[in-house]
Amino acid sequence: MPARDNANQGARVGLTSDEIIINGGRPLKGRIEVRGAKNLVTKAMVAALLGQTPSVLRNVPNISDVRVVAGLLALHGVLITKGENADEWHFDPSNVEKAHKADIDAHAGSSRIPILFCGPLLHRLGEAFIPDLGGCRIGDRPIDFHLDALREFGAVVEKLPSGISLTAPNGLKGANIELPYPSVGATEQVLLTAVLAEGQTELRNAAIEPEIVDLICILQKMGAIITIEPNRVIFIEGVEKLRGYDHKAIFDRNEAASWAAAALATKGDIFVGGVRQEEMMTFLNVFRKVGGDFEVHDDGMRFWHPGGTLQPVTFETDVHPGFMTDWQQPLIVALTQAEGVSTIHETVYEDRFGFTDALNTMGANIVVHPDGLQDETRRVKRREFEQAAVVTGPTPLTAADVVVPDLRGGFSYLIAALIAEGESQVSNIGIIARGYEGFIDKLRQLGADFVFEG
Ligand SMILES: CC(=O)N[C@H]1[C@@H](OP(=O)(O)OP(=O)(O)OC[C@H]2O[C@@H](n3ccc(=O)[nH]c3=O)[C@H](O)[C@@H]2O)O[C@H](CO)[C@@H](O)[C@@H]1O
Ligand SMILES: C=C(OP(=O)(O)O)C(=O)O
Repeated sequence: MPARDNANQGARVGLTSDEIIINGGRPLKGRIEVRGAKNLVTKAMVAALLGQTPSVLRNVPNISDVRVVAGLLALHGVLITKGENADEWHFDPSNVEKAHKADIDAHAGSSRIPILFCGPLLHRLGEAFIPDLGGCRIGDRPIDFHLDALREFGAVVEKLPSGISLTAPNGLKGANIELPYPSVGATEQVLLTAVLAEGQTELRNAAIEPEIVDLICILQKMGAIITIEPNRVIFIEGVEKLRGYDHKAIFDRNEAASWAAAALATKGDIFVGGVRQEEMMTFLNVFRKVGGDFEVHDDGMRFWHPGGTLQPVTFETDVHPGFMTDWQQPLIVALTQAEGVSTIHETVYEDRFGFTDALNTMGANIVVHPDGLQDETRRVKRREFEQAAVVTGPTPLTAADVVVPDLRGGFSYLIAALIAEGESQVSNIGIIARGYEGFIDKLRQLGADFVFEG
């Protein structure tokens, strides 16, 4: 972490579009909107490849992961146009076969979504090439569950230095699959492959995140037959063909939780339009225990700091309906201001507390236990590679120059800078644009004091 250059303090010129200077101390107040979830929209875009007719997706956020997937779809011959509103996108896949080239030069860019092209491309073209994946570096992020499931469907997988090549010499057939862990991506992989596979597929130990249920709604609109059964079982009866869909994407609950945490940490009051209570329930319980307040409205939710002291909490990240791993980073900044010791067990990824180093340089007291901690009270089964972060507060934060390491860690740095005394320079903010639509404009709308010259 480079030390803050005192000679530059107060400097307000010469920033690149990847940097912002934030002068902390102002509560965030006002109204902003969240749009469709990054974790659904990008998958819905891939699903359009399965239809024989065009699809329409509404509530599409202007984020870079959407642009990366749009670029890949275009490379595969999907014609993408915008509707009357900027957040309405049309996908016409009728040219995919004609556009097909075996040596397509596809790059994953920042996104992990290309792995989900496997099933749709195998169905459509009989072969697929998947480039190396992007996404946040928060652990190993293997794709073994994806590849094992594809093999069960009959795909032949070859790993190449530049990516993965797949063929399906005998077509794809329904399969009985049990995931070793309820992986979101692997569940989506199975769904996007099984809907057009010949015969029935039973998927056990499936992920059931709200974005997955929304993807299932999309596939059902397209003509798929999918049943969500108790105990993480999803049953898919393959059909011969699918049509396009017309769908409004579910809101981004990760973005919503981030702004709620920002309201709490900055002692602010933010109305987040487009949010629904149901998908936020687990977050709301923890938010309330820490001392945050909220109101549920028909068109969104209001989150605020009601005054008084914040309370420490202990929680574990988990698959849905547990506490989402993407929610912990912004909330940890608020926990640096709580009176006492909070413990966060990260059980989803191997390495998701790296962002706390920079918070410590700003004055936080966060100790990371790389092999986790014993805790008799916990409800989530201990995993092989989990870690724990112990946050002792309250600690005033002071400004620092910080470099965004990943999407959620990056948003937590914005919040830290918003409550720190002095001017912090946050660099590499392009990563935040992967998942937070117009966050600079939203900060402006909420009254933050900052300089951005991009
Ligand atoms: C684009 C998208 O939707 N990203 C989300 C998705 O990521 P993503 O779909 O990549 O996350 P997974 O649910 O697959 O990963 C969960 C765990 O399973 C492991 N695993 C996964 C696949 C595999 O083949 N082998 C394997 O071991 C991962 O390393 C990780 O430890 O779900 C995560 C968990 O809710 C979220 O944090 C991400 O925001
Ligand atoms: C980890 C995340 O995303 P991705 O899977 O796209 O890297 C995230 O949204 O926090």
